[in-house]
Amino acid sequence: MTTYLFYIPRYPRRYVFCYIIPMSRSSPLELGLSVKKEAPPCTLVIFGITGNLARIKLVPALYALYVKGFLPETRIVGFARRPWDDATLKRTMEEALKGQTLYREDRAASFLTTMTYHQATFDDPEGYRTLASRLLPGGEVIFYLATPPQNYPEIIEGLGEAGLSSFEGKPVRLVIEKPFGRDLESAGELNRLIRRWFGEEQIFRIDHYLGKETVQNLLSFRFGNGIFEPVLNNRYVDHIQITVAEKIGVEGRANYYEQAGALRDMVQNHLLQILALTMMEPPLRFEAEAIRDEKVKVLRALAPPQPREVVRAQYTAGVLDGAFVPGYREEPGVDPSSTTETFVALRTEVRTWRWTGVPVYLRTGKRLARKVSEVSIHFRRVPHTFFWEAPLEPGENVLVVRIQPDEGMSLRVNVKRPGYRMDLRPAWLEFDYERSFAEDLPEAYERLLLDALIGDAVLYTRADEVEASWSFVDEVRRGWEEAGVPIHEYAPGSAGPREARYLLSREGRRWRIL
Ligand SMILES: NC(=O)C1=CN([C@@H]2O[C@H](COP(=O)(O)OP(=O)(O)OC[C@H]3O[C@@H](n4cnc5c(N)ncnc54)[C@H](OP(=O)(O)O)[C@@H]3O)[C@@H](O)[C@H]2O)C=CC1
Ligand SMILES: O=C1O[C@H](COP(=O)(O)O)[C@@H](O)[C@H](O)[C@H]1O
Repeated sequence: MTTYLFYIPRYPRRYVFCYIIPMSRSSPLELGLSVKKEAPPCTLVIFGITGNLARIKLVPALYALYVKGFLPETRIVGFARRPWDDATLKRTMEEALKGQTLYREDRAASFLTTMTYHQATFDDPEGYRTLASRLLPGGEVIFYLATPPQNYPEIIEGLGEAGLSSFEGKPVRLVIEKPFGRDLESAGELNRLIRRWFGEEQIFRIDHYLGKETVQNLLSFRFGNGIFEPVLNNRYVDHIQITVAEKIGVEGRANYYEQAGALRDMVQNHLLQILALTMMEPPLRFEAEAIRDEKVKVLRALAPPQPREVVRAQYTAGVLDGAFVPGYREEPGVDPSSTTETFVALRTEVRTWRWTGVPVYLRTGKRLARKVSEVSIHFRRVPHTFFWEAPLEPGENVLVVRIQPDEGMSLRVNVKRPGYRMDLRPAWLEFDYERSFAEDLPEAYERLLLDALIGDAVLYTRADEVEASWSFVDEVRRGWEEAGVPIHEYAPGSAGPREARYLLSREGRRWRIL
């Protein structure tokens, strides 16, 4: 694909726009198929088909793949315990598809012919024996565990004991949803149980952030351009910020969230994966093992923060977008004296030759001012300035990777302000997906499911990565428990508690505005 650049100075004022315009526009189908081998026929068994995740994410993503022509000959078997039949399953899923932009009655009807329902409980060996007769002969088999995590062990045992770790002599694949454990010990236990029946190459641990186009772009921009990599190190980078902020609250998931909190729910997986992709060394090849080898080195090099470098907080009741919202402790199912954090900010460092000395600040929380996920790399200022006429010192250069929304990248540079003085002002070089590409960004689950179907594990996490992340998270928790790190409060619609501001301001830095 040929690309060219042009820019429109002074539109809007103070901004320099720099669009990347694809000269030839391929259809999503051509683009995808040119880089992927076609998936073989397969049976996809979704454990927990009647659940929320299957309805709101998995089935719509499979439907999108189907409409775009990516779904191979697939039989989808839904496994759950409620007394549904095929017709109930199809009716329910049809309702779930009606909100999709790609929905069309005829296409949906044709897609739904691929689905059947298998009623059994996860602890019933008979359920697994009868499942075997539903698998498409001669095809691949994928088991997707979209169930509460407490069910994983019995499903893994059930499959193993029924001889379903392989089918017709070929290893099956097992896709496992998050959370993968709740600490290092439980994650290790789960990995050991899995290894009794399955090889690591059969396991696809989901972190849906890796399915986001813009998270994958972290690799493309770093290793597909010559100009950034030489400056991404402790000689040129002052610090890095990673933010995943949400506007929503706990949304009826109190049962799970009370046991998790923001550190386990978001930092252990999404934020640490983003950090690893931002800071890893170039892999030997673009393939799963090589990339995971580099990610795990970063995760193992993470320095646990001191207790004073961690801020935890809960949202209070208040007004958000003109409507009253309850505080976390008043949410249905939450213990009124709960100390589970809905916000966490911390400072860490990756202790490697490249990155030692560069603080990395992470923050995530619910009920914040805006939904935004981004990485910002803040470069050191110029060592000496001779712009003596300028009222302001040249500001720092910042490279922002916008994961969502407004997906794209921005680079803050200092430019001369028009006039007779040598006056510097910041301006932004912008790239944004919407203006630059005709293609829509696929949903994360579309890409992840497609990769599971073709057996590509690049965007899935390996056992040692998950364990390294838990090891860091456990250290953070141990630190805050031993030191009695308090739980602060923040108002809905804010940027979090003021203590999070101090985390940076006492080092002369500031968070990017939410
Ligand atoms: N929901 C979401 O947005 C997200 C969910 N996840 C993860 O996905 C997984 C599933 O979440 P979610 O869909 O919300 O969960 P739900 O509680 O909505 O669904 C649970 C499913 O498991 C089935 N099930 C539970 N126990 C048994 C049993 N003993 N025998 C047979 N079937 C059983 C239920 O069947 P039945 O209805 O018949 O009882 C239902 O289909 C979790 O690990 C969650 O952390 C991850 C990211 C986002
Ligand atoms: O895994 C999770 O992610 C969502 C946020 O995902 P996003 O794609 O909307 O950014 C979060 O709301 C949820 O608590 C967590 O379990």
